[in-house]
Amino acid sequence: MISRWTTAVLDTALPGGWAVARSPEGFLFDDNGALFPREWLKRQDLSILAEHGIGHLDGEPVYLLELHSPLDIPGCNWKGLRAFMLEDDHTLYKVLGYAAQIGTWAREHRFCGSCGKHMGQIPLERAMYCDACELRHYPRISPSMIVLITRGDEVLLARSPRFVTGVYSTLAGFAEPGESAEDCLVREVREEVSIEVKNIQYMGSQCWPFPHSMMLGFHAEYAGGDIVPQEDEIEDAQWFNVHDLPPLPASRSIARYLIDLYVARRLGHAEPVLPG
Ligand SMILES: NC(=O)c1ccc[n+]([C@@H]2O[C@H](COP(=O)([O-])OP(=O)(O)OC[C@H]3O[C@@H](n4cnc5c(N)ncnc54)[C@H](O)[C@@H]3O)[C@@H](O)[C@H]2O)c1
Ligand SMILES: [Mg+2]
Ligand SMILES: [Zn+2]
Repeated sequence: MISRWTTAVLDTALPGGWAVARSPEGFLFDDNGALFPREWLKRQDLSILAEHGIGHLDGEPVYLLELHSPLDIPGCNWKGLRAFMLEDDHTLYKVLGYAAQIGTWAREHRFCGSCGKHMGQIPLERAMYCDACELRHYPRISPSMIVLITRGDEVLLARSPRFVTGVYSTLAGFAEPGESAEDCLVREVREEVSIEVKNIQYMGSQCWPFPHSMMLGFHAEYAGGDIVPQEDEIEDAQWFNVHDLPPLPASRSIARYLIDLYVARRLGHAEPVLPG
């Protein structure tokens, strides 16, 4: 399959192409979507913090205008990335997910973390550079593991207080320095539900741009212990039968994929495809 969207570092001095605009209220959109003719968008009275050339969509260059604040433009509105994930075309979500990560990283690396001086973008490389101490900062990605724990016909699902009411999901957590993804999995499972797992199997990965996670997905089998939910982090955790599951996470998430995959294998159904 030919990918419609490819990332690239484009020269912002060149005219033309499409642009997306991002403010603290999300991305600008109208009836045609979130991509606007770049020259038209730049003629609006936007408070532009930075511009980044981010890639090609169907061969056309795409730029990001990172704004200080939103602006009212007739016929347009602002919408968060999560809503684009839930409601919009997958390719558009991929473009905006990448744009969000580049915009956040560049905004948070305007000053050198070592000497405090201004950093600049290196032309044609996705890096911020400090002239004074020659430090480079590349986009930040946070590796995180996510795991579905299984016990025959049962799966362990949990609720964080942050979840939509009623929804149960797989366990997840950020890797700490010094850990492999498997080490992280064993530690997080102990911390969050106090059980032991065995037979850890890697199932696939997914970019999760909220704000910059790289999800490494696993299945693991229950090996021992009773569920003790971690105070403050886990509101409830239970074993659910694959025939009687609670409301589950959004269909584009790797959490949902890990659950759907196990259920499909258990019931002999066609396996789902992991959304990129
Ligand atoms: N795509 C999916 O299906 C899916 C599902 C569940 C969770 N996730 C993501 O997985 C990631 C980890 O899950 P979690 O929130 O349960 O993590 P977690 O269990 O490690 O707990 C969150 C805590 O980790 C700390 N933290 C925040 N950012 C960090 C970072 N970059 N590095 C190290 N520690 C950090 C904070 O103290 C935060 O409160 C999050 O980004 C979450 O959105 C994705
Ligand atoms: Mg967690
Ligand atoms: Zn410096």
